[in-house]
Amino acid sequence: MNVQEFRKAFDQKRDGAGFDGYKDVMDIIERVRTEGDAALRDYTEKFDGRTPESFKVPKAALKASYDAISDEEKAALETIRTRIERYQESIKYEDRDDGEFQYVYHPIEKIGVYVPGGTALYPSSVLMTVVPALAAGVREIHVTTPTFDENNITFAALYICGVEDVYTVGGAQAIAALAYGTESIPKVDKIVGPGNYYVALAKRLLFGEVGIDMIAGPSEILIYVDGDVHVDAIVYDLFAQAEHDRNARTFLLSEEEAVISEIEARLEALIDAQPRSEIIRASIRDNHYAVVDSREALLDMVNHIAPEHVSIQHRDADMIIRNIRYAGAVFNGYYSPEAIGDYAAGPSHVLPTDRTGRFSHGLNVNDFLTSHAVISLGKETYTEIAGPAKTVARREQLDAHYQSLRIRTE
Ligand SMILES: NC(=O)c1ccc[n+]([C@@H]2O[C@H](COP(=O)([O-])OP(=O)(O)OC[C@H]3O[C@@H](n4cnc5c(N)ncnc54)[C@H](O)[C@@H]3O)[C@@H](O)[C@H]2O)c1
Ligand SMILES: N[C@H](CO)Cc1c[nH]c[nH+]1
Ligand SMILES: [Zn+2]
Repeated sequence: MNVQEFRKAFDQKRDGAGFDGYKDVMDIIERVRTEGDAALRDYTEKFDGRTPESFKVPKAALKASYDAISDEEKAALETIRTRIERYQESIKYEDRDDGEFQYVYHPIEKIGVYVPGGTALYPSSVLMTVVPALAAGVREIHVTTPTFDENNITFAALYICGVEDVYTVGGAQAIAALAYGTESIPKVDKIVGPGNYYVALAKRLLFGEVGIDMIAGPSEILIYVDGDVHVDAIVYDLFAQAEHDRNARTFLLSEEEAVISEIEARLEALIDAQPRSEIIRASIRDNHYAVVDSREALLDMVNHIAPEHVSIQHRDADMIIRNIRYAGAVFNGYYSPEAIGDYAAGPSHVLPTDRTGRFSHGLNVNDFLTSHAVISLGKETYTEIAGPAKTVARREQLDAHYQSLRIRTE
């Protein structure tokens, strides 16, 4: 298809599906708000097939999970943690003070982190959320994650990060629990972290009741290729997103028809051999778009979708990247596949999806800080700017404002 055909198909499908599931998720939120742990118990039984005695994971279980992973796994988690930490420290905002204006930052007091775990384990999401929170100086971190195994590498990653408040609840009910508080789970100030369609919907609905980082999930990738790419590498880059979720979206773009046909044929040839082929096939069937058009049209398309990940594997990568305005993260070239960003590059893999990259950005240390200005003007500056302020106050017909300004100029 070309970009025009894509826009018709994609926009219609996406806009039409906007409210699917809202009613179910609103019911979940309302029951958790009014019934607390009892509702969590029901939903955990219904959606995760577990009947937990208690939601809180004992500290000893976190340690046991850590003890159970191999030395190689321990070293991998530690190395990645250090790399993420360095990156986040390097972009952290700092207090500023020029006498008249101070800008001060404080870590948010209570953070709730959602770590996905419905169909796969995500220790990487622990590192990509908790490490930036720690870099910001957050002291109270509460993590919820659905789990199918009491002994797992997600718990090990939490142990490495020193998180002690972990609850085995998933989905919309976990987000509602963190937003309102239940007998087992405390109410937090802000919730961060990725998740599936239900998690994303709950975050949309609860924004304002609680701080929300962004809509992060289901996953997406847009890959822009030229005719010289390594075809199998591109196929695996597409599968790597599709295997997350049947609702994951993949976009394959080129100015050259032949390479798209070649990649699509290889994709068909390899798909059934994938361990998660059922999820991949559903995702490719319903949410995969292969588009051939001019560069100008393709660049418009990238900025229209503002995809979670954009991977440029093209001889003119620099020019293309200069023209990308909206994306969760951009991956440049063969040795920067999206999967390296999932685990080890440094920036968080928690990124905006579903076109929200038009107005939000990838999770980072600054999302765990609040800031405020302190205004300390002296007579000289005050006198200089009070005139225009009085003029506008008068025009707004807010007389007390005007008088408050006037009295200090006499
Ligand atoms: N954008 C990002 O930054 C990012 C990063 C990592 C993962 N992800 C996404 O996270 C998601 C992980 O998904 P997952 O499903 O494996 O785990 P998950 O933890 O996000 O969701 C599992 C929960 O979904 C709920 N659920 C399942 N079916 C339901 C139904 N019919 N009605 C109501 N609730 C239901 C259950 O409560 C279950 O606990 C994927 O979509 C993946 O793409 C996104
Ligand atoms: N690609 C996911 C974000 O869309 C992040 C992830 C974690 N583990 C593997 N992948
Ligand atoms: Zn991934």
